Amino acid sequence: MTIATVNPTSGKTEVVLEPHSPGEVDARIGEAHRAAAVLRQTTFAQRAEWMHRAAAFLDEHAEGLGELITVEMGKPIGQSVAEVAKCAKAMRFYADHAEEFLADAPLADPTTVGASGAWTRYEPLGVILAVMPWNYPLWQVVRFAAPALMAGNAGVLKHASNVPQCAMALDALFENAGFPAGSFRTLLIGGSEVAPVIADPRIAAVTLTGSEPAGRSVAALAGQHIKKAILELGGSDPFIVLASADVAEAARTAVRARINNNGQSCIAGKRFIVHTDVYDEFAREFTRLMVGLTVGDPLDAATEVGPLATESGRAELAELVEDARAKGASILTGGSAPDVDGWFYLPTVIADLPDDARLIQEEAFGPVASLYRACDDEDALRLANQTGFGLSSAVWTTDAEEEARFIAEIDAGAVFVNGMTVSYQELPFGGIKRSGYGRELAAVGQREFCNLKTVWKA
Ligand SMILES: O=CCCC(=O)O
Repeated sequence: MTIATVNPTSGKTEVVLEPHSPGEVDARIGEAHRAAAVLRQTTFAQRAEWMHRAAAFLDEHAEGLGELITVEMGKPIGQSVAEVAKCAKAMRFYADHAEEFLADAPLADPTTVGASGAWTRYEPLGVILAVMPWNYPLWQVVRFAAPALMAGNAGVLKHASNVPQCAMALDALFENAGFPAGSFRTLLIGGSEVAPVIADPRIAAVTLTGSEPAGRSVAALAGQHIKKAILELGGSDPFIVLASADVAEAARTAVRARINNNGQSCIAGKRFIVHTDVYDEFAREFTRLMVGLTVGDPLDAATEVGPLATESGRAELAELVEDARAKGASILTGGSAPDVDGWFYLPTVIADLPDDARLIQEEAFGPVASLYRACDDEDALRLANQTGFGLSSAVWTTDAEEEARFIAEIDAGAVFVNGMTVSYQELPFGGIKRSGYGRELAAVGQREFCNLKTVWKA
């Protein structure tokens, strides 16, 4: 497995990094293990000072780091710079709230358990392994690392092999901000070398954001070694537009929900399920807006859709579209790769999907939207819940009863009403069904990698 920056805009290899040898991997885990022992003795205030310093570094270098993200994976530059800012914000959030999130909680009346005092406390687990994807090369890592380090854990990262420079920037970030050496270490290794890292007794737990096959394999290995795992896997989120919705606003938001990050987000709206009364209006407006998008060089601030991150990702996306086309679906716009260098794919809208189209069940990781006509609300719910995924969802309605029904009956880790799904540091993030288990972000995300210790005192 080559660990390299291959610019998706040109297809050219820009930087190749030497993978870490087994000896280097061992030494890096050792450093993290020693750092974890030091970190657990530090105070929240000390860790908060370092975390604030790391956040300040990100703010100061947002432009340069944003450019690095864009060069490595093709995200439009404005979104890349915003990703860096989002990381800094989350780091400050955990710096300021970790002590409160992890505070001791006393039992109001300890005599009920025959004690003079009883309480719970959150303690760090040790070294947490993070296996992370390329789509948000800094954010996916920081949303694990900021709460983990603030809880007193150390982290080791196996990042996607196509974003190695981002991975090494993260390796330096926390230590340069003052955290003990080794508090956060990147391992430049291929996917096949993850198993021994999970098995290593110095690793306490693992978190993975990535594909379903990767999730299965990491969860199985973690289970074998009785280590906790958090999985954030794929999604094929429904974006539901009901008859009472503001259709024009829904269509504008739907486009953003679909093409954000060049369509490569687990929480992107991917399946657009529209009540028959407003279907034609929505389909017309949505398609018009998708046709009008500016596709091009992601370093150009005017670009709205850049290339896909990898050639193989584009090939997989094209296969899904060809499958639908061959089975009789209507391609309302797009449906091909433009004849230019790089791994571009045109913003695409597909309707009239037959039941056996792969797009109905599989995740389209790119700017490809599928439209579904729902004959009524019941049908919209059926379509929304028909995939094996359950990450997030969006529903557009101005009717209070409809709103309550969809919030209750959509099978997903989140429901956004009259908006698109966005991850916020203040809100738990994660899925059900084949989208994984456990939660990231908010207080609950930080507690996932703590030992909730019960104390009972006679
Ligand atoms: O790809 C999934 C995560 C996207 C996000 O946190 O915005």
